[in-house]
Amino acid sequence: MTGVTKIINGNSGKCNGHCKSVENGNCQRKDSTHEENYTYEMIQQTANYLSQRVPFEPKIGIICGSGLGSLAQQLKQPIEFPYSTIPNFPVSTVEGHAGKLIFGFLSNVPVVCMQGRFHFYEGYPLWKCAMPVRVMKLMGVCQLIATNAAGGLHKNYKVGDIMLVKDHINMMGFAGNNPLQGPNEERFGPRFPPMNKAYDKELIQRGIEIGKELGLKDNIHTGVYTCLGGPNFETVAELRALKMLGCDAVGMSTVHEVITARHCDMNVLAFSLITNECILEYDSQSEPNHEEVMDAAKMREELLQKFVAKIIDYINKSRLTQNS
Ligand SMILES: O=P(O)(O)O[C@@H]1C[C@H](O)[C@@H](CO)O1
Ligand SMILES: Nc1nc2[nH]cnc2c(=O)[nH]1
Repeated sequence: MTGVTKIINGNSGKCNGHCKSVENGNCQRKDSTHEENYTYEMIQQTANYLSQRVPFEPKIGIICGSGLGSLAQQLKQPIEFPYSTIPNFPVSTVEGHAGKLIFGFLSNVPVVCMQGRFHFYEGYPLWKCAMPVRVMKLMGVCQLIATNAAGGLHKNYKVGDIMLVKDHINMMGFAGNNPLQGPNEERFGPRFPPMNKAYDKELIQRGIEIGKELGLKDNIHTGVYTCLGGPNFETVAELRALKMLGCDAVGMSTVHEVITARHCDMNVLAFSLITNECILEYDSQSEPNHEEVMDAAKMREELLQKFVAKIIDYINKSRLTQNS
């Protein structure tokens, strides 16, 4: 049949019933909001596919932000899966997001690393962007480390600084978009999960100390992150409004991953690399661009590798070994 939404990677093409243009139960609309969500069984299928091919159980999941894919290059005994080879997985389309799931050891801890993430602006619904978090959960991951590139809104932030996320403002949620929308899957978590303790305070504290040990001094902060849908960078008025709301850094990711992780009871640490200053003045000659974002990430590559390795070492010594 022509005109029927063809949903790649195993989704059925059946509409949840919210679509008016349904013919024989098949949704005729082509926009991403009309895809049907993954079932638990599909996530399980993806997790099983990977578990059968990886001879260890990952404990920590790392999501690499724009230009931060080199975090994955330090993994020992790496086993790589291009996203296009993983059943049910979306694929990355953004420069600086390689599109590989890499399993291996970091600070002697079995980890899984997303070298490239999925963004709303690529055309994926939020539940699809965050789907790998649920796959990680079913594979045994109990700790998420989400990283991102972000614009610095706080007046003290400079390009190259690290902001440990102490809270977020879910701007897309304000507009009624949330990765947990749709029927709740109780096997992952409750219908109404709390979000006031989303970010682990002890890990934030330790993160600050590690940053200082690595020489960051005044260049490591804790702050509030917000995610907009993108892909355009913000207007001056938008940035001023976000600042008034209490946002310290602005990006296009992470929040939906964190919500999904907390829903299934994963512990979360997230940090932003400040890759560009937010332009808050109309007479500024500067314009943000993806190249400067990538350049800033490249500049901090080595430091961030050390930073993440030390965090993982701490998590291993303080928690993972106690639980096993
Ligand atoms: O994946 P993250 O959030 O690190 O990527 C940010 C947001 C856009 O994808 C891109 C803009 O330069 O960087
Ligand atoms: N929304 C947004 N995302 C970013 N990612 C990196 N820098 C920025 C920024 O200034 N704004």
